[in-house]
Amino acid sequence: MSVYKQYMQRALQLAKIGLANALPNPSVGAVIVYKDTIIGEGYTSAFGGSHAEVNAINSVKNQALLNESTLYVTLEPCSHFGKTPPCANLIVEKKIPKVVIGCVDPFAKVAGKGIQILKDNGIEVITGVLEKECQQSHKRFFTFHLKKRPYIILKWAQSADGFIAPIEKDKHEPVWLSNAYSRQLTHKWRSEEMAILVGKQTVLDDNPSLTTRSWEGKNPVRLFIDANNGIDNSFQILNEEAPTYRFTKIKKSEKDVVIPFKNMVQEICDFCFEQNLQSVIIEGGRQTLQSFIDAGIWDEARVFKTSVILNKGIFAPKLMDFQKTTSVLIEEDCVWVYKKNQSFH
Ligand SMILES: NC(=O)C1=CN([C@@H]2O[C@H](COP(=O)(O)OP(=O)(O)OC[C@H]3O[C@@H](n4cnc5c(N)ncnc54)[C@H](OP(=O)(O)O)[C@@H]3O)[C@@H](O)[C@H]2O)C=CC1
Ligand SMILES: Nc1c(N[C@@H]2O[C@H](COP(=O)(O)O)[C@@H](O)[C@H]2O)[nH]c(=O)[nH]c1=O
Ligand SMILES: [Zn+2]
Repeated sequence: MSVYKQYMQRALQLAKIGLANALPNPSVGAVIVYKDTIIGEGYTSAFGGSHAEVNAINSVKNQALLNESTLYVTLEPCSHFGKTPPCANLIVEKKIPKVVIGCVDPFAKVAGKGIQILKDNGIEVITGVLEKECQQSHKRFFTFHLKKRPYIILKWAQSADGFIAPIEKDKHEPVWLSNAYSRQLTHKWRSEEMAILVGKQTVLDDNPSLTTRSWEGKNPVRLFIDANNGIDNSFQILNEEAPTYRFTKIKKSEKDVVIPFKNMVQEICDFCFEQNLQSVIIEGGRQTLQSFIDAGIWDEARVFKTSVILNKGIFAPKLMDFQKTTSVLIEEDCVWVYKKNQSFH
């Protein structure tokens, strides 16, 4: 692996740390290298706080070395005044002579302008180092700006014989197929996304709360589908633990979002785009998951294949046009991750 790639790999590791807190900002990673030694590191602070480049620069003890160092950063340094001043200006001010960038920012206010500021000030700029990996690291941000919709993760657990739930059950709570560790992992995943969506039948059958209670981090905004507005406040999804929006035809309260239900999937995506909800994890049931698959609007599916046998039940959704990427064992459960065939280009 080239030296550029090695340091970018480290920047990618750092980017991961900031993921859940930085939302809706992309969590960027940055590394400062002086004569083949890392002298500074940083990642994006919680939303509204400093960007990765600022944190990396501030972490350097001997600031006099900056004018002989190289900055590695997963995403093009910003050029606009957002919640913080432009990082490109700071890099110029600190006289850092060389910047290695993973991928260009897709956000119209930046898109190439950060690189231009650096070049106009005589800084050597190298772009496209581990570009695909950096785009993947910022997949929510890229999808949101380029496709004008949230990044969509489908998630479900299925029995060894391919069902997500029994047809009939006596209690209004989930029938757990996956184990306690898998469920804790789900809570971590929830903390990494801005919103979570379920269908009406799941609310009725499981009375889910959809929180991150067995993991640290924010609860996502809850979304559910209820065309005829029949779910009442006794259901946990409408408690105070997180904001909740209902997609419906009939408006009864402030948090009811009236949509025409002509193309539900697109209408939900449009709402998320307007609300700056950059990612959604969809946790079922079958009809809701299958609607997104059939519309071709999803990015990733995470499926817990468990050892439970149900014999009959509600069939798991059927994915189309995908590749399997990884599978990981969590005791007797196996998590399979699939990606939809698509790219950012
Ligand atoms: N193992 C697992 O991981 C999971 C299992 N489950 C299980 O799945 C079962 C529920 O699944 P399922 O019956 O498929 O129901 P859903 O939870 O997907 O809810 C279906 C309802 O959502 C609305 N809806 C969904 N898609 C559309 C669409 N394209 N257009 C219009 N409305 C839509 C409709 O509501 P309306 O009637 O208001 O129009 C429909 O009746 C439960 O038993 C639950 O326990 C659920 C989640 C995960
Ligand atoms: N049955 C099942 C899942 N079910 C999903 O979890 C929801 C319950 O969330 P909560 O109320 O926050 O615990 C439920 O409504 C459904 O969306 N998830 C899994 O990881 N494994 C499982 O076996
Ligand atoms: Zn910045």
